[in-house]
Amino acid sequence: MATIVIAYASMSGNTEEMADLIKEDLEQAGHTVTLEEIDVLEAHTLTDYDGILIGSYTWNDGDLPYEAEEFYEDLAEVDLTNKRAAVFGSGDTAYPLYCEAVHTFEKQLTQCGATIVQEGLKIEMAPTTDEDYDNIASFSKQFATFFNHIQARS
Ligand SMILES: Cc1cc2nc3c(=O)[nH]c(=O)nc-3n(C[C@H](O)[C@H](O)[C@H](O)COP(=O)(O)O)c2cc1C
Repeated sequence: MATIVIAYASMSGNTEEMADLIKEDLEQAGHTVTLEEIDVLEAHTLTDYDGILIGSYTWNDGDLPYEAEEFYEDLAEVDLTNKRAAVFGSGDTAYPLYCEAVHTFEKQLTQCGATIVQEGLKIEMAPTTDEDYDNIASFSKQFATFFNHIQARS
């Protein structure tokens, strides 16, 4: 069993809905999941977990949400070498920089030494279609399976 933290920013609830579904899937796969809003989580505590998931919507033409900025800046000082991570988020394809926060966090996590183990998950607004739910389930399953594999080898 791995310990996994999900830190998320969500103003109107779409990213939160993704985070809740991912948490449920990971728990069903046998992992222990801590779900926290990004503005209450201290960035340095990410080192306490085996796996790191960050969820964020995108704001203001490609920017991080205001409530994620302090966490993002503090993250620069955290050594996440040997940590596995992935990022998800909700956005709107009407904007040229669709779900840019996903890429912004992926770059920051990589600079901290973490390994991005899978492609970021982007959902248009709230998850509504079968495809959205399938994509969320696949994202969770891939992340969970990765940790099962590590445990099976150790
Ligand atoms: C002022 C404003 C700016 C936005 N800018 C972007 C953007 O640059 N890229 C994007 O993909 N979505 C953008 N969005 C859309 C939000 O990311 C989208 O509504 C998302 O579902 C909100 O997630 P939440 O419900 O978790 O807060 C913007 C929305 C607003 C209102």
